Amino acid sequence: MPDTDMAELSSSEYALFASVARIRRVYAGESLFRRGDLGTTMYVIASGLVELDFGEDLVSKSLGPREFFGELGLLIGDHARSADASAITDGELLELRHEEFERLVERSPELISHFLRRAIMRVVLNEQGLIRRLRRRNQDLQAALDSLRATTHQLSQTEALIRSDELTGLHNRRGLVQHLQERQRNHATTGLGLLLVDCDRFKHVNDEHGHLVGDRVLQGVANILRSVAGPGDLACRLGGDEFCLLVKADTRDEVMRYADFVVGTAQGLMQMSQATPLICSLSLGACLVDLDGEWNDWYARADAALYRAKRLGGNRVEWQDDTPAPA
Ligand SMILES: Nc1nc2c(ncn2[C@@H]2O[C@H](COP(=O)(O)OP(=O)(O)OP(=O)(O)O)[C@@H](O)[C@H]2O)c(=O)[nH]1
Repeated sequence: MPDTDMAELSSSEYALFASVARIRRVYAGESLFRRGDLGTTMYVIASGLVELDFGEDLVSKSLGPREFFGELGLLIGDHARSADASAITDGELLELRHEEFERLVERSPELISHFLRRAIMRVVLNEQGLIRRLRRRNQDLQAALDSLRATTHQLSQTEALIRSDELTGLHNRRGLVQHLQERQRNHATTGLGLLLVDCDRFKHVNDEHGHLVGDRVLQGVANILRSVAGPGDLACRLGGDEFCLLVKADTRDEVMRYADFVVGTAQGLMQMSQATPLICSLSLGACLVDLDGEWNDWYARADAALYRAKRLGGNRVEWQDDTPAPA
């Protein structure tokens, strides 16, 4: 049964209601009640149009002659109105309170019981419509959330790609800068060691065996650094054949243990290499860093040590205590 039919009284019902109701004259724009008001009166439209506005994104309803509204206030008593009701045009309404309705029940119980059944059906259908709308809105929200999650996932993947080196999967310089900024923001100024790592005579590997073998050697170096880095440490390819490793360490001995392991592992792998190299020997400059300082200072300190390691023939670690004075 369509909703509009259910809201409209039959001729006999209308005549019955009219026989006991008070007539109320209304004017276009006049408010009859507002959402949330407690009400005990129901209305039947004698002439003119009335709008029911249920608020939010619910569809407003326009009612015309012989249609009724506000019946829950009368039947339940002091029911909070679920809509704003206002006159769209000038017109007349039949107004019924509880006393008048009692009189109708006495006068024509059959008609009133039919009216009540319809009123209940209308409430139930409205409720079902509301549930359907809420379900649809829930599904829309779910879909929006899913797409938001997918976008966030894509964004974090893109962000991770921007921070990593394509060839080795280690952090790149951008990743290193972000990592340092994050540490400084979190005041993670506890001891750190810096290892600056450079491949020895890497140009020769490229020249002798080709670029692809050179790439594999760089990946081999990255794998050693990755295996050394613990949670919170950072392995980074600074560019070309130059890498660095930031490790949690409070003393020179701790940093040197990491450094010796890196150089020793490369030496061990070189001994296992066949005609095609999988790794090359490494030179390391090592130092302790203080996160109150600057990356440039730490880099200069480690680079001075690395320079010495290279001058001494490579395949070794050199240590630097203080940042060298600029030349
Ligand atoms: N295969 C490969 N080679 C690269 C890549 N990036 C830089 N290179 C090469 O790495 C070489 C680095 O050479 P150099 O800086 O002279 O260093 P080196 O030959 O190791 O010399 P020393 O450091 O003095 O021992 C250059 O020949 C670059 O072309 C890369 O992604 N893949």
